[in-house]
Amino acid sequence: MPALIKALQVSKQFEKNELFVKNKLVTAVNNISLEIEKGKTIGLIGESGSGKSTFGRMLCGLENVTEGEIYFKENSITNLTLKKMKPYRKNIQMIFQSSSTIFDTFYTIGESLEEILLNNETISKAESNLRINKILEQVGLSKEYRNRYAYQLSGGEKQRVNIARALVINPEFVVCDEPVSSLDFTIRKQILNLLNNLKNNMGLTYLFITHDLSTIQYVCDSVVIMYKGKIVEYMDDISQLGKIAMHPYTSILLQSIPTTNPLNKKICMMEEKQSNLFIKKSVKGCIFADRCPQKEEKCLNKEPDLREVASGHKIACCVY
Ligand SMILES: Nc1ncnc2c1ncn2[C@@H]1O[C@H](COP(=O)(O)OP(=O)(O)OP(=O)(O)O)[C@@H](O)[C@H]1O
Repeated sequence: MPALIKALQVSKQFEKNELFVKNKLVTAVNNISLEIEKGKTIGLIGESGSGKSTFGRMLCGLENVTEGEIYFKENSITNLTLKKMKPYRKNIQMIFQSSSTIFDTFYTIGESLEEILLNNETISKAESNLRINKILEQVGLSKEYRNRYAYQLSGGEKQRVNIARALVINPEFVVCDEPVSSLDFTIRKQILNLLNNLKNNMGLTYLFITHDLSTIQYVCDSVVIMYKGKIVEYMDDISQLGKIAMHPYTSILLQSIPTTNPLNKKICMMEEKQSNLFIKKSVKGCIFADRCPQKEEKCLNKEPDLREVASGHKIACCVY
């Protein structure tokens, strides 16, 4: 099946001006290729600063790429102007992490949703009303919420409206950027279930960005592990995640899933301490070498390619 959305050798560099250093280049995303099939959810995992949001924004056309190409249904959407991106905008949406800052305080929820609908579709007021009521119902809010302002909503309700904003125009592909990280633990599962139900009912395709491996098992079919702007591991099937993950960085992420057993936590800390004993900065070698507990001499000399080690399983590591 052809990919719904495809990134081909995509990179992004930002210019950063720091004290005494002008125009310093920061590589946020480094030569990433990824295809997402229609109806699939790919989880994109990595620690803070690994380039997840930048990659998600580039797929949505909200950030220009420095190198590479992005295709939606085999049409290049790389670095399109706002005008040329408009026909695709309806099909490519993003749900952001924090729902509190993106609401216009002077608009009711109904007015905000109506504005998005009318900006993207040519429909009558009556049809717009029906669509707004329907999407509110789908995200578990009654139509009375149309008349409320954002400040009158709880965090979980705001995130539901945030999801409604992205989905009211029936997109095909949605980037969910840490959609539950700002919510209480009890509400997280509700929102993850909601995203799953909406995916099944509306035939959506998601890129699900998170730094928390424990959430992806609820929503994702496949998983990509990112480190310093690169993909270090890809697994097509995450049902065996704990058993088949091979990259040392993925292992550390798996161990960092919160545990109720304090003894397990201790193991993680010891491993990190041991790895620090032989830290040696690598310039041309593996990007993870300076933190890797399993590194060998060869890891410092050669940058590993992302290669297939089993069907649907890719890893960038010199040791395996
Ligand atoms: N507009 C920008 N200008 C300069 N640097 C940026 C910009 N946006 C991101 N960066 C840098 O790019 C790198 C990747 O950032 P990004 O937000 O994509 O990471 P992330 O993995 O999504 O992190 P988090 O989980 O904290 O959101 C970071 O070093 C960040 O400082």
